[in-house]
Amino acid sequence: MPEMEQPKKVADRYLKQEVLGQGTYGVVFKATDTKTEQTVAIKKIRLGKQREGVNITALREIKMLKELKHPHIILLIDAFPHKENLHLVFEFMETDLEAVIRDSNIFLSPADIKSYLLMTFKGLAYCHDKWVLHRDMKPNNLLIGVDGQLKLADFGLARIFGSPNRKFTHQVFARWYRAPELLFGAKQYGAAVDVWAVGCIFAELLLRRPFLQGNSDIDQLSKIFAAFGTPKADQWPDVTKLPDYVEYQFVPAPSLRSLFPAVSEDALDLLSKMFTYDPKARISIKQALEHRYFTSAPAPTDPAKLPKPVHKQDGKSSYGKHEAITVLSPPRKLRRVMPERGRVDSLKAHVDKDQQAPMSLDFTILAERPPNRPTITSADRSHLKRKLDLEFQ
Ligand SMILES: Nc1ncnc2c1ncn2[C@@H]1O[C@H](COP(=O)(O)OP(=O)(O)OP(=O)(O)O)[C@@H](O)[C@H]1O
Repeated sequence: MPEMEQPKKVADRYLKQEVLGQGTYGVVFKATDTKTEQTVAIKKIRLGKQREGVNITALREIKMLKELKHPHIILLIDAFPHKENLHLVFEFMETDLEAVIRDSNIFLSPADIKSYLLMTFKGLAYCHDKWVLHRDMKPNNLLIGVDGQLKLADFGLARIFGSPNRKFTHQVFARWYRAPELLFGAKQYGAAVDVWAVGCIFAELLLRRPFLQGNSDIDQLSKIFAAFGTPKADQWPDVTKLPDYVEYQFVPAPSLRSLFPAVSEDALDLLSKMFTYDPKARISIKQALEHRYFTSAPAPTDPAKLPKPVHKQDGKSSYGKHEAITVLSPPRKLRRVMPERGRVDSLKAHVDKDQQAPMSLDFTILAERPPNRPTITSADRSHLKRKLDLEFQ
């Protein structure tokens, strides 16, 4: 009989299990933390030989991510280099909101939708309060635990490791959640970009399909204007100053009610405030949390009682099986795109640029006000260097 293969232990601590999937930066696998017996998800990010890519800026960002502690933010438990990869250890989550939305066996009541939104808003409000933007809010970045708790994931990776090239397929779908000021090339943007994205997620929960599905940036703006009307000068006075501004043919706004015929007045009012064109006039996430939508009936469902796909795969596999159903999220595989091997140099370049966050970042710091970044002490610096030197010899 062949000897049983011993499970692989990473960094003398994590027992590797199956691969969960592959994202923009590398593979994610399930593991057991032998120190705590906790199940974790480890994101393995390929650095190649370019360990200098993880510079002090990256260390500062990783440190900041570790300090984001909130019931609705995915916890970064550990970060360490191993072989030619950086490993980020997160708490393990059972499913994500995209799988919920896509599962045609799940009925989402107004109270369920309110519950998912409330958790999303709370997590985002915490980050905005710390002057941290998410910048890539989309349903598959909202992970859901066995207890039904929703947590925001995928902070910071693009900022630390470089932004994925926009030719990558998965970016096409990120576009659907992109605020109009970003599509017009705004370099200075704020928390309002996340509010727009969450508005799109709200709409997607109601419609059970992505709301504004542009197939290019220009088409995305056309879809937005078809839904809300071409912005008039008094609605968004500064739009003409944006770098990529082009004039669009005037289309009047259809009534928001015609787009969301079945929703409550409160939900409609909140949606209209989240889809305000002028980012300065758009509702903030804090104001949104205080909106009467969250206090009026129905009360949000207790997260433990929220409907979830039995297995994560169930939600995903429903795609394509029911062709008559207008669930238009892409098949998972389309979004599993890896950065090319030779891209490490450009990744490093992005890291070095620090504040100049390119368009497709997952996360960034608010441009208007410097955040309270964690101080990197010389002890941190030498600790990292020691770790990297050991691991990359
Ligand atoms: N903390 C986690 N717990 C459980 N599964 C996870 C966790 N983080 C990621 N996954 C799963 O691992 C796979 C890859 O995730 P990853 O975040 O790298 O990419 P993605 O979100 O699918 O795509 P993108 O890189 O475009 O955001 C997905 O199936 C995702 O649901």
